[in-house]
Amino acid sequence: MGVADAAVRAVGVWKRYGGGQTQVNALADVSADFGKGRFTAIMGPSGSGKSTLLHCLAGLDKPSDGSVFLGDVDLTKVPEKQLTHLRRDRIGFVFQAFNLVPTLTALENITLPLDLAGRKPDQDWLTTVIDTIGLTDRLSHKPSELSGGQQQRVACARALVSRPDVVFADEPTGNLDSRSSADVLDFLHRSVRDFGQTVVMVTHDPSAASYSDRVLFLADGTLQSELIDPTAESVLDTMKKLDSAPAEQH
Ligand SMILES: Nc1ncnc2c1ncn2[C@@H]1O[C@H](COP(=O)(O)OP(=O)(O)OP(=O)(O)O)[C@@H](O)[C@H]1O
Repeated sequence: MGVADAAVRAVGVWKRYGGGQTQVNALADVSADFGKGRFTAIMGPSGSGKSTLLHCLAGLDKPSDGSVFLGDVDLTKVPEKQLTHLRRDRIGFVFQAFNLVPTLTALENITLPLDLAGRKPDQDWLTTVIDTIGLTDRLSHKPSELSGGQQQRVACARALVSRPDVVFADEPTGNLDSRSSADVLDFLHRSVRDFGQTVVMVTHDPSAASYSDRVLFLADGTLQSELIDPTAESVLDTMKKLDSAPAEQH
């Protein structure tokens, strides 16, 4: 993949916690490209470094070593204030816990990032996003009046409203039942397929990963393998093989 095709790129990323005998390599020399207009899932056992990688890619955490490029900007070299602006303008987030503002309506939550940036929504795009999440009749409701799945669809719409370069989703279906999970994943999938958005998602769930174009598997902070055009079965198979492989030392 050429540089121009990567929305985000990790180059030799290390993340170390602690020191001496107790040092943990949460990430050990991870390099990966995340293509524009692609839906990538990151999987791996608990503690394998998935969230750490996502946070480093999103500029929420700084690698101990290595670089993360958003387009051609090295996030590890950008001052904190500029990074805050980059995150606000070019990156969208979806968290497991929805993180909506309880006092605002669904619509106000969706447009909040633009309001904070002092930008007006592109009305056509806003309508498209709202139509796609299928909550047109719930826009004046507060989060407490919405189901978990509806709240997460609002959170997805909020992540997409500024047409970010990339949306990062950390276990977006972790708190949802299978029906609501399917709605949210379908929405993320359509945002990639129909609107050319770029999504990077951490998940534990093989059927969630099957909505992606590519799955990267982490173990002990290193990339172990990848699957293109995954199915729930092929993801499960790969996970079983990784489980039975001897752990790598580093
Ligand atoms: N702030 C921290 N201080 C020390 N160690 C940390 C810190 N954050 C993460 N770690 C360690 O780094 C490793 C990777 O953690 P990370 O949360 O990225 O894993 P994960 O794959 O997302 O796990 P899970 O699926 O359980 O959320 C783990 O060994 C963890 O204990």
